[in-house]
Amino acid sequence: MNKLIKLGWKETENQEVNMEIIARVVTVQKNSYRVTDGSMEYQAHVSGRFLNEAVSSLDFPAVGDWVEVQKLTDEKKAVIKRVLPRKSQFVRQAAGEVTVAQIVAANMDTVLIVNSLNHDLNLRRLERYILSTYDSGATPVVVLTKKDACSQAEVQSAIAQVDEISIGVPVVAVSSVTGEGLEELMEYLPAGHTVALLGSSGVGKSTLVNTLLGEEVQETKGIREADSKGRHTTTHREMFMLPNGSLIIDTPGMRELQLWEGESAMDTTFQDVEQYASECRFTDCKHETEPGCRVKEALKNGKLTEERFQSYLKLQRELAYEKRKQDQKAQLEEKNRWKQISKNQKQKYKQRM
Ligand SMILES: Nc1nc2c(ncn2[C@@H]2O[C@H](COP(=O)(O)OP(=O)(O)OP(=O)(O)O)[C@@H](O)[C@H]2O)c(=O)[nH]1
Ligand SMILES: [Zn+2]
Repeated sequence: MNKLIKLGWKETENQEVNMEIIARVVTVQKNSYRVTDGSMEYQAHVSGRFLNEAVSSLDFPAVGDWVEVQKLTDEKKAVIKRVLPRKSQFVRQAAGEVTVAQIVAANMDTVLIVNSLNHDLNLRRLERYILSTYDSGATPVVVLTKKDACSQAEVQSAIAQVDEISIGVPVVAVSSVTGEGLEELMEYLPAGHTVALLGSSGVGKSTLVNTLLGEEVQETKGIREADSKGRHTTTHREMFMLPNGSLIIDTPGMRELQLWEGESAMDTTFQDVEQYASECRFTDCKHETEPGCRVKEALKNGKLTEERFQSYLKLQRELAYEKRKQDQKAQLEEKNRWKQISKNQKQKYKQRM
C-alpha cells in the first residue's frame, strides 16, 4: 500500500479497491502496456472481457492510469481487468481518416505549461493550454524556460504579460543551464504528485526533465530491449519518478497536443460536424432543441457519436473564449487610443491658453 502511495496513489480516493491488485500504467505501446505495482514492472495486456466490453477508445488504459490487474509474477506479466475512474485526463483528437479520441495522460495533479522566454511568447496558445488543463481536471503552472538567455527586463516583461492572461496561475521562470528557478519549480512538484508537461517543440521540455532527473537516473528514460523479431528497440519511458518522489508524465501525445489547435483544427478535424451544421435549418442553430437540426439528426441515427460532438463543442467554446479575449483587447486598444487623442487635445488646448 505504501508502494502505491509512492507511485502517486491518493489514500482518499478509490477506497473500496483491493490494493494488492492495483498497478499504474507507465508506458503504452501499440496493444500492450507496462505497468508497475511499486515493486516490479509487468508487461500487460487487457483481458478478453475488457476488449469485449470496451465501448470507446477512451476506455483503454493510458499513461498514468490506475488499473486492476491479475499478476503472473514469475513471468513479469499481467492482465488488465479494469481501469479505475480517472481523476483527470487529457484527451487528444487523433486526426486521420477516422478521428479517434485518445487519452494522452491520466491522473495528473498538475500540468506544467512550458514556454520559452527567448521565443515569441504566444499568449493565445498559452491561454488555450491553460483552458485545456482546467478542462482536464488538473491544475496549471506556467513555466518560462531559458531564463539565462534573456535580460532581467525581458524576463520581467514576459512574466507581466503572462500574469495578465493567466490570473491566479503560478508563473515560474527557470533555466536548465544555470539552475535558476528550479528550486521554486520543485515547490509545485512535491513527492507523490503527478505532473505532465505540455508545450511546443524546442521550448526545452526534455532538457528540463533531464535536469530535474539528474544524470544518474537519466538512462532509465530509454530501456533497450529486444522485440519479437529479436531487434533492439528503444522503449521510451513515458512516466518516471524524480529523485524527490514526484512523478513526471511526458508522452509523445502530450507533445502533439500543440498540433490540435486553432480554427484550422475546426475545419480539418471536424469537417463532418461542420458539414452537418451547415445543413441545419437555422444558420445560427445551437444544435439543442431547434427544429430541422441536422446535427441532432446525425446523433440520433448514429452517424455522429456523442463523444465526437462533445469534443467539437469543446473546441468551439475554446475558440469563442479566445475571440472574446481578442475583442476585449481590441476594445481596450481603441479606448487607449481615444484616451491618448483626448490627452493630446487637452495639451494643445493648454498650450493655446
Ligand atoms: N539557453 C538555454 N537553452 C536551453 C535551455 N533549455 C533547453 N535549451 C535548449 O533548447 C533546445 C531545445 O530543447 P529541448 O529540451 O530539446 O526542447 P523540447 O521542448 O524537449 O523539444 P521537443 O523534444 O521537440 O518537444 C536545445 O538546444 C536546448 O539545449 C535553457 O535553460 N537555456
Ligand atoms: Zn443544428
